[in-house]
Amino acid sequence: MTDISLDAIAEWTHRDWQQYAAKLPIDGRMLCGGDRVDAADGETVETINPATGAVVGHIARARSRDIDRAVAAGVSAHRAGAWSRMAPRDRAAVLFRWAALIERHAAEFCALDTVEMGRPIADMVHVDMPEALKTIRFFAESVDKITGTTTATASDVLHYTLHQPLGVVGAISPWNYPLLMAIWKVAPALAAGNSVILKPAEQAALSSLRMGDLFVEAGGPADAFAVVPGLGEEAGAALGLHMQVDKVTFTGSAAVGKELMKAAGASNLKQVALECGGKSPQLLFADLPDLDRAVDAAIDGIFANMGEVCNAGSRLLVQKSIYDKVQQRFAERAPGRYVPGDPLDPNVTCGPLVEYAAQDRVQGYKLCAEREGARKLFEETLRPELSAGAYVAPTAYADVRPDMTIAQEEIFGPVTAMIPFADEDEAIRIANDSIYGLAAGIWTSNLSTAHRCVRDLEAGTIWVNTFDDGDMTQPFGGWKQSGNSRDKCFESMLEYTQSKSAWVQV
Ligand SMILES: NC(=O)C1=CN([C@@H]2O[C@H](COP(=O)(O)OP(=O)(O)OC[C@H]3O[C@@H](n4cnc5c(N)ncnc54)[C@H](O)[C@@H]3O)[C@@H](O)[C@H]2O)C=CC1
Ligand code: BAL
Repeated sequence: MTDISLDAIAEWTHRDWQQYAAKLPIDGRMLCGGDRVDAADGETVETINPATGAVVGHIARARSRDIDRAVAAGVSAHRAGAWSRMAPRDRAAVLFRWAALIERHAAEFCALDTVEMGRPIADMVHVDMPEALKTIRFFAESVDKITGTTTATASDVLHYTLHQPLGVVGAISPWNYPLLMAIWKVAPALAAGNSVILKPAEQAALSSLRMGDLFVEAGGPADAFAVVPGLGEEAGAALGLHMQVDKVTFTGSAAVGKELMKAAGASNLKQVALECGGKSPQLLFADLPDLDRAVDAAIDGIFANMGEVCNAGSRLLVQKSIYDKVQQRFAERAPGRYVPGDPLDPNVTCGPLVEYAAQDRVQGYKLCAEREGARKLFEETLRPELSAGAYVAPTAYADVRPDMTIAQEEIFGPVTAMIPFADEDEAIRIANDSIYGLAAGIWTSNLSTAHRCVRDLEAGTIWVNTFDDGDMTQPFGGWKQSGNSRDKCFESMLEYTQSKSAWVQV
């Protein structure tokens, strides 16, 4: 069913979504050369709805032979130039048509991500879809803004630089915002004129496959964009090791990021762009301007999307003089805000985790927190009728020490760690005591405190008196083991180009 506007689906009820999801067409074959095809050996991987345990469908289990095929097509597309040398305005026109087609299929994209990974449908409708469309349109508008330079050099020389596409880009995307995270990688890489091979996460690949179909329908050259699903250690690793892939761009765990850097060294020294998660602190100073707003941001910052967010505010650092008040306000304001339920219900803000293994892992962290002496401040009610799903009750721990496991490791679930601090120096020390450095939030009325924290916090994004806000102009990416590149923003598109210097004797 197409041509249902985003405004129309914003009005759909739980029953509407259930009926729609029950009839969703599922095609898990890979997209290569503009056609849907089986993996070379015909094998598939089951995908499961984590809210119910039901099988959603089967996706192709691509391996290195399939990756070879997609890369060969991408290389010939690049050399033939149908995409890489297309006039920028014409490339932009394809991208705009692509966005329009995705918008016409909004219901399908929203439902696919919700049934595959449990993201609440309301978040798909109000956040991921609009953001995905904005991303494609932003990079479509940026295509003809890439400029080279001429330099002031000798009078008998013309020296200029060009930004040209890299060639073939392998994009390896995660499951936590399946459509949106894939588009953050694919849209700038395509806009810059590269051929792209997308390897979506095996838990939630269906929206990526549909996005690929629509690129071809929009007039994109068939060989310029392939979507090759499969397991990370097979299809993903094959992309990382491929001799003709010029860059791998990845969002996921730091452990896999390290594997991809090793693979680049063991193969062709391809560029490796990494966005690898974090352990982001929110710092609540005693002079914060609005306690309720800060506490709500603390709650949303960890419980939205079930905490399966790379920049989740998973450490809550609170100045000692307001520590009791913040705990009390958190315990008053959190109940009812993220009550687990069927993610197809537009009133539900908290779905299941992506899979049962994640549920076990996050429950393990909760046990570990209690074993290490943290105090449970809040735990949301988990209704027994949800026991078939991979649900975890949103939980907050207080009296967490900075060296405790839940203060150090990325939990990727709805679990927060409240840590007291005495003064600004101690807050900065605790905040920076992490292998990660993706983002941080500061809550204060003091301009000097804010600017000093912005200066001293080791993170790629710092929010002041807000959290997890931004737009397409904002670079998104991390310091330390959170990564080495930036998504969104005009500059991220330049990361998918290489410069060439032309020195012309006149
Ligand atoms: N930065 C973020 O937004 C994300 C962070 N994570 C973190 O990673 C943890 C584990 O989640 P996973 O799904 O296992 O993440 P992961 O890093 O294994 O998976 C992310 C992507 O990498 C692929 N992949 C896995 N192994 C690979 C390999 N050897 N070579 C190439 N590609 C490979 C996967 O198929 C998927 O497409 C989470 O608990 C969370 O801490 C996971 C997903 C997103
Ligand atoms: N907050 C969007 C980026 C991510 O979670 O991967």
